[in-house]
Amino acid sequence: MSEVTDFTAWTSADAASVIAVPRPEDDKYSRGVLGIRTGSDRYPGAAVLGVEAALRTGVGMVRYVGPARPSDLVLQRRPEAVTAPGRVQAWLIGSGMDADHREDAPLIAALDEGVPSVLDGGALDLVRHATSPVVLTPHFRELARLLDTDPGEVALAPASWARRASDELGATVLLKGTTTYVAGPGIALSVTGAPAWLATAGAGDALGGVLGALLATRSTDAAADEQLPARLAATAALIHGHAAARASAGGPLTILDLCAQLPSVVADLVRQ
Ligand SMILES: NC(=O)C1=CN([C@@H]2O[C@H](COP(=O)(O)OP(=O)(O)OC[C@H]3O[C@@H](n4cnc5c(N)ncnc54)[C@H](OP(=O)(O)O)[C@@H]3O)[C@@H](O)[C@H]2O)[C@@H](O)CC1
Ligand SMILES: Nc1ncnc2c1ncn2[C@@H]1O[C@H](COP(=O)(O)OP(=O)(O)O)[C@@H](O)[C@H]1O
Repeated sequence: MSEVTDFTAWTSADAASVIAVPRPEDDKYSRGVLGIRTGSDRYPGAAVLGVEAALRTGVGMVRYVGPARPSDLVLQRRPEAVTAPGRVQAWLIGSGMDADHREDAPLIAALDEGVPSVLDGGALDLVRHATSPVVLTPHFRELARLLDTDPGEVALAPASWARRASDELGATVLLKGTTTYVAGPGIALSVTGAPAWLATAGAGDALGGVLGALLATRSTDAAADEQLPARLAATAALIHGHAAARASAGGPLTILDLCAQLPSVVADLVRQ
């Protein structure tokens, strides 16, 4: 496939314009609750990283729903997370999910709750069950699997494949890489500038948390404006890349160090 070039570069000013800033009259529920169904006995760390990233991006509450091992680890790291069931304004599903031991019914029920969702890792194939806006966050191998094509083809023309995936699946697609491409209905955005040091395990799990928090805090708007999920997805990639640059300072980074930079990146953006 030949590569398309009509993706618009997403800027810091663009990002600042879509971040929800809490108002004096807000409480935790009016800010938005993010439900997170991620992690597994095989990949418990993905759950910890997604929760950490969401809380540090800013959200009214995180409800984490998952197996005992990742739940315990999430609570050890973040007692702020709530593991009791309840209402949410957006879902993050699939990072670190073990597809061989996945229980589909509760995931499909979550996708039918009428709130926007992020699908990542082991839940990307559930896109067809979504009844509300959904953002997929694959890397090139995952997108190739989802579309049943060769990963090399996706790597050669990522923008075109992001566009095609969005059109075919009826979803907003954020394709991760050195440039991140976001394609949604009538909208195509690109985000560059993250350091290559970001190519390290767990980076995508944190991106899911950042995006989940942004979606939960703009949930009603995202349901009403079909292009807002793409703008929020590009904003998540931009925040994530800036936090990576700060954590890296020209050298290696760990994902918890990236997460520690998220609050100051968000603060600097909304101060603009
Ligand atoms: N901390 C956590 O909990 C983390 C959890 N994570 C979670 O893990 C899940 C799976 O995510 P993923 O990106 O690994 O998925 P995927 O595209 O299927 O990759 C498999 C491909 O990679 C290749 N491959 C493997 N080893 C290779 C090697 N040494 N050198 C070269 N190639 C190698 C392998 O090729 P093969 O070995 O079969 O030839 C195969 O093609 C997902 O749910 C994610 O969220 C991650 O985010 C990490 C942090
Ligand atoms: N060479 C690179 N330069 C900049 N960013 C990168 C590079 N490679 C990967 N990334 C970013 O790192 C993250 C990797 O996510 P992912 O592939 O899902 O990793 P993991 O599954 O280990 O969490 C994405 O946000 C991607 O855009």
